[in-house]
Amino acid sequence: MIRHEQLTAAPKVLLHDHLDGGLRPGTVLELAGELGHRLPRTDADELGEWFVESADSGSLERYLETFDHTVAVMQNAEAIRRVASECVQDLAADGVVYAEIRYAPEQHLTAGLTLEQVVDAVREGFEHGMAHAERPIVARQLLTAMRHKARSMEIAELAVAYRDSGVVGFDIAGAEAGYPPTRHLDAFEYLQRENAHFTIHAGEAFGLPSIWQAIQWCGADRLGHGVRIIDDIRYDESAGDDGKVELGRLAAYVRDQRIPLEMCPSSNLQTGAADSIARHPIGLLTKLRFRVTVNTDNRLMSGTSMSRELALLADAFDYTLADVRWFAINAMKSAFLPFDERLAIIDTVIKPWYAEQLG
Ligand SMILES: O=c1[nH]cnc2c1ncn2[C@H]1C[C@H](O)[C@@H](CO)O1
Ligand SMILES: [Zn+2]
Repeated sequence: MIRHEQLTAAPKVLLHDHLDGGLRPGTVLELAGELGHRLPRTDADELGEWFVESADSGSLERYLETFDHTVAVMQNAEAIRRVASECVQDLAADGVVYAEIRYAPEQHLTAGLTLEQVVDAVREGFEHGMAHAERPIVARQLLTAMRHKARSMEIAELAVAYRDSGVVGFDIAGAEAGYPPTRHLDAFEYLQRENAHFTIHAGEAFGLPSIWQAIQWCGADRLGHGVRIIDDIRYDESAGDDGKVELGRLAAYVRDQRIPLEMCPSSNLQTGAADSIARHPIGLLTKLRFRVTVNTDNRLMSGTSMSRELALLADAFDYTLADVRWFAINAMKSAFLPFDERLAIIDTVIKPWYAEQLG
């Protein structure tokens, strides 16, 4: 059994966390007050509960509606800087040592900011957050394009332009059904020609065809969620550990190529992608040694944190600290940070801490 305090202290690596899904409820209230934006609740705790309850809808589309409020209060540089700095400080306080935090610059232009000003504000906020965090943390940006819109090429170009200024990759997000990744093929081909990195939200609200396109057409380095890869795995649940497991071609490819799965258990329960933590595909995928990583997705909408996600998994699957170490190293190996910097975090931060605990 892992003590939950131990999970907070443990160095953790987070690859899938949305900036606009991780605001402090109190900050949403204050920023909304300054802007005159109307919110459904006026007390911070109640507002936090409202986000979790509203996101608990069983559908990705309805889950995404809650972002209207967070995006609305992130339209000026000062607000964006504050949110970005608090995000990094909150992650560091929870023991996250490396984080890739994503958001869609195109959603922050309604008050007149340019795409570049949005990315600069996030960069400044992250730098402030790293300098003021209670524990050391390295934070980098992923730029997301919204899959139902048509700005992915522009956002991909922005990610490349900022590759030496805190942006380590690109992503697409938003409603998955009806918006296949191949809609944005030109952006992905451009990124490949630029030797740039990208992940794609796939296999969350839509199944195997979405994952297949993301990998085999678009060339995704990682999969955002990817839970539906389970549909390509045949196993006899009733046989327990003795049951025979058969991987289909796509699942075998994902495992053989060590394609990282950015799994977000609590988020999946809310959007209906999984029906309980105990039955979440992460259990089997971990046992089968896929390149599984554990993530928060949206801390505000799921009322969660990196250590809470790990605690839920540890309770459901009897994970030990050695498993938590495996998740951290898997994630650090899969990060879009340059190899030497990844290795330095593994060798000087992650391994020494776990070695001391595990003996
Ligand atoms: O889990 C998700 N799936 C698809 N899209 C998502 C998810 N979480 C957040 N988003 C969307 C809503 C945000 O406004 C956007 C950029 O962070 O990404
Ligand atoms: Zn996400």
